[in-house]
Amino acid sequence: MSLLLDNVSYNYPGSTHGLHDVSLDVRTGELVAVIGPSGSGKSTLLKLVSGLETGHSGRIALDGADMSRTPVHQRHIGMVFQSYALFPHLSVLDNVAYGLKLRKVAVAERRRRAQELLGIVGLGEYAQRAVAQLSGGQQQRVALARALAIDPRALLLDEPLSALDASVRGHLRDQIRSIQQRFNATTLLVTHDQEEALVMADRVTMLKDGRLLQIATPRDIYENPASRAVAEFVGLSTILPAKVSAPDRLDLGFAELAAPTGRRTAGSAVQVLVRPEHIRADPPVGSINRLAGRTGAQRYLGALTRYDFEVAGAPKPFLAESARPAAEAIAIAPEHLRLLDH
Ligand SMILES: Nc1ncnc2c1ncn2[C@@H]1O[C@H](COP(=O)(O)OP(=O)(O)OP(=O)(O)O)[C@@H](O)[C@H]1O
Repeated sequence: MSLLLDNVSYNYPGSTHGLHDVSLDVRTGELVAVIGPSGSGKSTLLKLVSGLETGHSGRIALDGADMSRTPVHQRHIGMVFQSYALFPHLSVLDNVAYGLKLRKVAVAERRRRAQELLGIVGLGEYAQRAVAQLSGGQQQRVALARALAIDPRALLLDEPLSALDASVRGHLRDQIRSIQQRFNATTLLVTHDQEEALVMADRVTMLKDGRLLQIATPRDIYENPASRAVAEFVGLSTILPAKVSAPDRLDLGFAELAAPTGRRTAGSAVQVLVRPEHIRADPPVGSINRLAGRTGAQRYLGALTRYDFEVAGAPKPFLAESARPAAEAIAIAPEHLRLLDH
């Protein structure tokens, strides 16, 4: 099942907040992660797709069929939320079978199906337990099994891991991803955790102020962000203002650097983006784009140290990462300087 949003706009009643002109095409079996700052419209997007919120303009279609007039329960969409929203008075098995009961599937069949899904999420032996006797990570797996039990046409995951602690989260995200692939489930995953988005998704899309800024593969959104807003939100970086001084030359005020300037003409104002891992510590004197300075604050991270490197005249320090901090200079290869026009 493919999921298509075509020019979808929605305003909450009496407000200008919501979604503005969002177009998005999720292919069959694809997992698209939706990221963005708080209030950017991520949950609104899921609510519109699920039918929990209605009254948008534009088209929301599943496999080509417009969903606008289809009520929630007829959309056949599986949902998993941050707060597991399980029924505490029902057993694990009955929770998973719940959607099938609503759809009038016979008792024996729904038990068989629920048991099968519990096996898939690794909870086959917990079928008769009360939900309250499970850990957070286990409850979230029950919620996933419940969403999958109805054989959904699309899966909507709204911050499914954010209530869990870090160790459980890492494991569960691998598990959710592999189950999603096994079911070839067309999936939207809302997360505020950009690492989770990069690790789990086929493509990542970023929203800001209700608008979609970019959709790209994890590698592409990290390496080629379309705008400063995306660059700042995805990964760590240093972003500095500069002017193109000549073809493939940039003037940062405090230094001249070689960088691919493309078709930009001399005098064009740009922002230059540098990722911490692309900053080389203590390059030989005479290296291209070498900047002398001194190391400021350091954060030891085990395999790496993340540190500020201060260059005289620069409006802010460079954020760098390497096995050992630079003693007296850094260098950035021209191909690792990304130019942003807005
Ligand atoms: N029921 C509502 N009535 C009016 N405005 C709302 C309503 N729900 C959300 N909004 C507003 O719509 C915008 C988008 O909200 P939404 O919940 O989609 O953001 P979000 O990206 O999911 O944020 P968060 O990461 O904090 O959950 C926000 O400005 C929010 O204040």
